[in-house]
Amino acid sequence: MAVLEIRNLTKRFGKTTAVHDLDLDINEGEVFGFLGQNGAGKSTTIDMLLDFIRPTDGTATISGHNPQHDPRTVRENIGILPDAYSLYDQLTGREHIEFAITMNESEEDPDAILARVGLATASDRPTGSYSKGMRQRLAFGMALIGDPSVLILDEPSTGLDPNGVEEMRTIIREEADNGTTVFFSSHILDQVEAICDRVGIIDDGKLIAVDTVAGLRNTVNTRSTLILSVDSVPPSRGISDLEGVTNVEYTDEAIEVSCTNPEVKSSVIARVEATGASVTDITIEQTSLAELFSKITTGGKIE
Ligand SMILES: Nc1ncnc2c1ncn2[C@@H]1O[C@H](COP(=O)(O)OP(=O)(O)OP(=O)(O)O)[C@@H](O)[C@H]1O
Repeated sequence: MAVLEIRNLTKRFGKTTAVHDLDLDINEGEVFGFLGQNGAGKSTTIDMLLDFIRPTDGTATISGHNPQHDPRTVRENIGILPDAYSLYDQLTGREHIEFAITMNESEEDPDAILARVGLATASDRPTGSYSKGMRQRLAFGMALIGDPSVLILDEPSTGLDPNGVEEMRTIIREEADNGTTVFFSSHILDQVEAICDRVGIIDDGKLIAVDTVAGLRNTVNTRSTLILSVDSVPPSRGISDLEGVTNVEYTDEAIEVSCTNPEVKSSVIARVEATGASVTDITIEQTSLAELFSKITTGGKIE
């Protein structure tokens, strides 16, 4: 079921069309990554979902509620980690969490939330002494309060160290597994790839691709490299003749095959094994999401 329904959403600022005719459905329990270059229209889209700004045209509904007509219900249903937020430097982490619990009329245990976001030992320190990553953890903890059905996270891993990124990823996955829909924007493409069920790419206000990362790889003409470790390197047996194979290189213990067609890999393995060699290990190096993103936003567009 679509929890987030965006229809013909458009925002113009004078002559600038920041978001153009956006259509998107995001399902219950889905983790959706919203990608785009600087100025592509990500924040404008998020601001319209939150009713921080009004669309010029079109609608966005969250769990069937239009934020323009029913802002209170929408706010009760969503947890937000905005791009820019302020903390009260004099108040402790625990006091922030307690305040958010009161505002949400929730019964949650502040210590459990602080522990979940890795702030148990810093909970009684004023947030003025927090590092950037600690502030981000606290803001994320506040977004989780009230068991929101939708989490909207703007660049959630900003300021986090690798452990923090991993912990946040685990929490996002746990929330999604419990049915929460997660919509987040990011520039850190490898992290998006590791966590998202689907990604959408916005370019110059237009949504130019929506798919799984694997789906994008199949749609865009991308390369992958198949590295076969073998017990004995066979003489070339027609591997380079296979359609979709662009290059074959032999080392003492391995064969590296560059493929443009993902389906050719099984044929390559079959041909190697037909020579009597045994394949002892297989590694596939895929085009990263960063490369896909660059390819899609610089001309290799998906029709
Ligand atoms: N209040 C505004 N008035 C005029 N133009 C605006 C306003 N807000 C955004 N824009 C323009 O709309 C376009 C989209 O901006 P937006 O902030 O949505 O991009 P973004 O994808 O979030 O970028 P970034 O990654 O840099 O945060 C840009 O051309 C921007 O200059």
